[in-house]
Amino acid sequence: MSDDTPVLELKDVHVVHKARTGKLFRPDRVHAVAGVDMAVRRGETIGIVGESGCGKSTLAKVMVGLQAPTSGDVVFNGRSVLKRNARTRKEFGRAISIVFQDPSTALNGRMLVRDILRDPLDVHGIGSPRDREKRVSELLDLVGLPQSALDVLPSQVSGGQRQRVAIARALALEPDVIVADEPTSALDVSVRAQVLNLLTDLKARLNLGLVFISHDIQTVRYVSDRIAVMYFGKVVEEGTAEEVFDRPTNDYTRTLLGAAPTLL
Ligand SMILES: Nc1ncnc2c1ncn2[C@@H]1O[C@H](COP(=O)(O)OP(=O)(O)OP(=O)(O)O)[C@@H](O)[C@H]1O
Repeated sequence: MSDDTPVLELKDVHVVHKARTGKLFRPDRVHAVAGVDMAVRRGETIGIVGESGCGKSTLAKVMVGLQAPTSGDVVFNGRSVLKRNARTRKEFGRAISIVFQDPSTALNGRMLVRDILRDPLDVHGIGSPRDREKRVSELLDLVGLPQSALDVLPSQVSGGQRQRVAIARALALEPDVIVADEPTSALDVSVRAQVLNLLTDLKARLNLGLVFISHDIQTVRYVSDRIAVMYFGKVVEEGTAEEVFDRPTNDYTRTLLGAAPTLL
């Protein structure tokens, strides 16, 4: 069951990027996120779906503090993190973590899995060296990897196992919320369901808030309690998975539903 008090809230968040190319007839600014309100609660998966370029990754980065909004607010446990002091910033950094699409680029390929998992504990000065070793080994158990994976490089395990390492790293600091940005899109189709099941299982076991981002509405339906549909930087529809699938109110949602094959 989800706790009704949001851990993380976005309030009228806008992000305007300077356009990457300055070609003639192209706007010099991109309104990637255009006034999004969203609440993330523990024990609940909120799925964010929309086609490429609608602003999902920019929103994910705002949620974890990697992108400052142009305007609006990000509220963590009732306090704005934009007007934050060093202590709130540190708490926020520990409490909200991210899993990226491609673990091959997200993980340092020259570090052993053991060091990848210990790094966040070292950076935040958590526990004694012995506590950290113990925690690293617990993290492997949590994501269903054998202890023998400690002494290998990310490149020496399969793509699915690499994503498990990335998930373990995201769990290292006992976060309240995990933001997973297209976490299965770079994986072989045969292991996607396993990684989705792992995330859903961890959400329930650890009472996490899970933000699950995908362009694929069927995958989003598979994992989400609530769904937000994004279109050109705005949330055009939000509701429980049943509401969005059985009684969509927005034309764009209907188009997405009509066009969606099952892609697990
Ligand atoms: N750092 C940036 N600088 C300039 N423009 C950006 C930047 N990041 C994203 N954009 C633009 O903002 C818009 C939203 O991009 P974003 O990556 O957030 O969308 P998305 O839905 O995650 O798409 P995708 O799945 O393709 O990554 C796009 O037009 C993109 O080109």
